[in-house]
Amino acid sequence: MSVRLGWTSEMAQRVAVNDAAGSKRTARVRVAVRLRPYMDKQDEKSEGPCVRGLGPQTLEIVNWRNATETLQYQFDVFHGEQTTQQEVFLSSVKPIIPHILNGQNASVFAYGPTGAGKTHTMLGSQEHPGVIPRAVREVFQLVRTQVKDQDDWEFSVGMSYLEIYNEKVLDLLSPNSQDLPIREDKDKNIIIPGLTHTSLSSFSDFHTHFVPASLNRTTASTKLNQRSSRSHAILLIKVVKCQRVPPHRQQTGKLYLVDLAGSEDNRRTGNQGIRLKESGAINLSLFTLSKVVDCLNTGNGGRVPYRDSKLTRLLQDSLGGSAHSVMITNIAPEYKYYFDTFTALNFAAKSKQIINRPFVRETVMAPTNAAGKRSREEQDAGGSGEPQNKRLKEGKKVEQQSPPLTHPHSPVDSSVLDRLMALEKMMLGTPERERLRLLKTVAQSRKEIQRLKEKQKELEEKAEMLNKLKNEREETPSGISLFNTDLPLLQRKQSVSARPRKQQAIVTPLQVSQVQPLQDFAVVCKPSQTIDKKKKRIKTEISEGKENSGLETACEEAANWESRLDSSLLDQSRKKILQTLNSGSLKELKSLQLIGDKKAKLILGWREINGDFTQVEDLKKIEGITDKRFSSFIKANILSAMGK
Ligand SMILES: Nc1ncnc2c1ncn2[C@@H]1O[C@H](COP(=O)(O)OP(=O)(O)OP(=O)(O)O)[C@@H](O)[C@H]1O
Repeated sequence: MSVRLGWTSEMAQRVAVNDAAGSKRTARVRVAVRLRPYMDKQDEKSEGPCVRGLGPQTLEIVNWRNATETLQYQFDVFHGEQTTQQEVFLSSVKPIIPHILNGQNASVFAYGPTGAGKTHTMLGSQEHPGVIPRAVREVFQLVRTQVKDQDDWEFSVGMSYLEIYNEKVLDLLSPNSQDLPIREDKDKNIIIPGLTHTSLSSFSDFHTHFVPASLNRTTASTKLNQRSSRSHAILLIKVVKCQRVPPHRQQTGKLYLVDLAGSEDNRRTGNQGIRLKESGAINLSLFTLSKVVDCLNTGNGGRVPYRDSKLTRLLQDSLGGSAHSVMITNIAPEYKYYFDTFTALNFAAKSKQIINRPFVRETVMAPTNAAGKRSREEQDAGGSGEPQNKRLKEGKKVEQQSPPLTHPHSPVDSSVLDRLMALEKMMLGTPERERLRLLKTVAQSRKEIQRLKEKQKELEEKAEMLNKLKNEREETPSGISLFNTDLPLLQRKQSVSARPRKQQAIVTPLQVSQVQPLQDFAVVCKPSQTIDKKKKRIKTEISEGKENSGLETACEEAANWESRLDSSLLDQSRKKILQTLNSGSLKELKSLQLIGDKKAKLILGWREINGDFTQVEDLKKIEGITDKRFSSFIKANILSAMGK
């Protein structure tokens, strides 16, 4: 068992583990090619196809350099014109679905020229449903079977749906959202802070959310396709599986279903204006995709240009990552598509050499905290906090109830509801006596804070008087010379010409307390004598030329501030912060001290990928939160929480 990421606390231990086969297990990207039928029978009659199947895995295409020759290709599967949607699903997609119920990732993406049948393959129609509806139905079927067979596991299923349009990431479940950022956490997980994640209780629930969201996708008519997708669409289905009994394992598997926009030759699409701009973005991202594949194939350890486009950044896990991937390359038989088909086949041929390294994403928790953790992670996975087993067993009832409860585009409502229910449960679960004891502690803490505030005010007044006296003394020439005798020349100059700065150095501890009054709960707990002594010491050190020691002392002091607070009060404040980090909405996260919109979104994204923060220190795992920032954050928030 090799540990991929992990952190510990007294309460819980979380690790992601490889499966029994370990990290050496590899899975090649499987490539299927699907040839669509002629759209116009006249074309078929007049010119015949430029490409045709030779067997279940092979096909040939006319060699453009010499029309009397053909070029042959071999793939994992070749689906001819007559292949049904069901057959494509059964042979190319169904085999990889079970992986996501075992904590692994899987992805299916349709690639190919515009008008070659990608959307038909992935989405299909009411009469001929494609890969997406079939795969999601299969997920629910597998969950149902596992629920029956494995009584000690609970399941949650959820979805997110986005499109990349003109290099912008847009949330299809929340159509008014702006371009969403793509981030990578410390463990190299790609996250999209702010992306909607909707819980699903059944296939019909999925349908309710997916259909209107699909209509939000950007499509337009071009010369080659009346309803051409102008964006890449990515649907994510996440399954979280939690063990009810020790060791409370939890596995998270994700299925990415991707319908790429088609590669376009604008001499033939007739694109102009906005269509041309869209086409530029589409072709550029597909070009980057091709560069990524080339780079993975050379395998020389060089930088893979995932970051060069949003598409490749999001497909990072599918190509050269940890997913079981299937690429369905769609091609068309008509001669007018010849060069696009030829390019697509070459891309498909090189993609089948890509090796991925799937592993099981599993966390193991100490039993003490497991129940709480599980419910949160179910919510992350799009669950309502209620075990999927229960919901699935009562499937019909829930299916009828779900739509009125949650509007397709307002998943926030359900998560707020979940949080309220969890809170209520927590309150109900707390015994009466314990609740009274907590209330009493809070009342006492408030009193203590009030007392400290008064003391702080008193001390500030004293310090101000002290400063006044000192300033008066320094006004005299002898005062200046006495004070500066041992300073180096530069410092001496500064202290004479820029007096405020010198004063600032002397009174650093107090300045700190003036800027952030609440922090003085820590500072002013000391008897006033100690402060006076400290001031003297800093003053002496400065006069000895140790320019930084005063600051260092102040820093040490800042670092020790926690030790001066009442430990139970401190504990409570930390718990409160942790609770906000784990269950706060964007707005609530932004209400934390030193957390702006960007950081709040990063926290949401981190939660989305990793589940709960086990301890507040986990915040340091988020991009941009350094040790220093974290200590400012914790200080400001603890003191603010105590002040409330
Ligand atoms: N296997 C198939 N059987 C029947 N009709 C098909 C098949 N594949 C595609 N079509 C039809 O061909 C047309 C173009 O297909 P589709 O829109 O899926 O292409 P696309 O590759 O997604 O194009 P774009 O990249 O422009 O979005 C549609 O009318 C679709 O119904």
